[in-house]
Amino acid sequence: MTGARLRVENISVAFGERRRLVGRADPLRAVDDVSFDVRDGEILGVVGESGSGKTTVARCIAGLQRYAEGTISFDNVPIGPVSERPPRLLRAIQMVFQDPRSSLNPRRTVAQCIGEAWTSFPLPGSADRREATADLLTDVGLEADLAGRYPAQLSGGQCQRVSIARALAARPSMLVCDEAVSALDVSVQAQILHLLVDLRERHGLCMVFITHDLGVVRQVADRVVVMQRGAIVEQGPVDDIFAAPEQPYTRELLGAALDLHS
Ligand SMILES: Nc1ncnc2c1ncn2[C@@H]1O[C@H](COP(=O)(O)OP(=O)(O)OP(=O)(O)O)[C@@H](O)[C@H]1O
Repeated sequence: MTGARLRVENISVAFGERRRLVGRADPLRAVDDVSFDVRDGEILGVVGESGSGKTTVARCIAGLQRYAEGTISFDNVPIGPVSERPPRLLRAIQMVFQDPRSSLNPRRTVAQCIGEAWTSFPLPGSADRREATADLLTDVGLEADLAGRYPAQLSGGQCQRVSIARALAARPSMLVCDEAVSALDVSVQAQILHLLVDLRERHGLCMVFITHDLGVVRQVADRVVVMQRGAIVEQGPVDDIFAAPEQPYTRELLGAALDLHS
């Protein structure tokens, strides 16, 4: 058994604390005592209906959301918000977002979008940026001559490949993918999922894969965490959860997914 790279321990996030202080409403516990590990080279799926807290967990891992309680550690080092992370850990965890078009700056070329990463995490001194960009584009299955195009001149799938290349430019150890294929057509979804699995093999990346789509989890994840109303209701190997879900909520989610695909 390989060791845990990411360890999420008992984290909780509440929104609306300030309102509660002035006596207007109870805070909403968007994430409630959530714990899980991501092991070396593993893809962990996080599923649940809308509002179950998946994105909030992803943002905590990426350092974009503060958590009031608990600990998140990477390679045994506790990690807090981005502003407090050492560069090594900032680089190690990169996020891929849902909407590739809005996550790329429309006024920048593909090469410039990818090169943004090197402002924070410079390439080794001898490396040539143009060559590194071409290598990254090839790595994500794009032609190197797309480097001069703007996002509006690319398809949704190509934009998501560029977002993935931008994440890889930081030379990460982990990708946090938040609904990374939800905005794409089904056939393009399959290609991007295939790419992510392939990148895991080639670069030894581990991933947290957030999605509301159980079919997607089944295609990519090794293990799955099922969330409902901010809490984990069930977690385990994908094959076990799909074959014999223990919790009624998981059975409901699986039933809904089957209805949708039948
Ligand atoms: N910045 C915020 N301020 C207040 N409430 C928030 C904030 N962000 C999220 N929430 C609330 O926290 C809960 C969890 O939201 P979150 O986006 O993490 O869920 P989700 O499972 O990712 O949902 P979806 O699939 O719809 O994105 C929701 O009730 C949401 O309205």
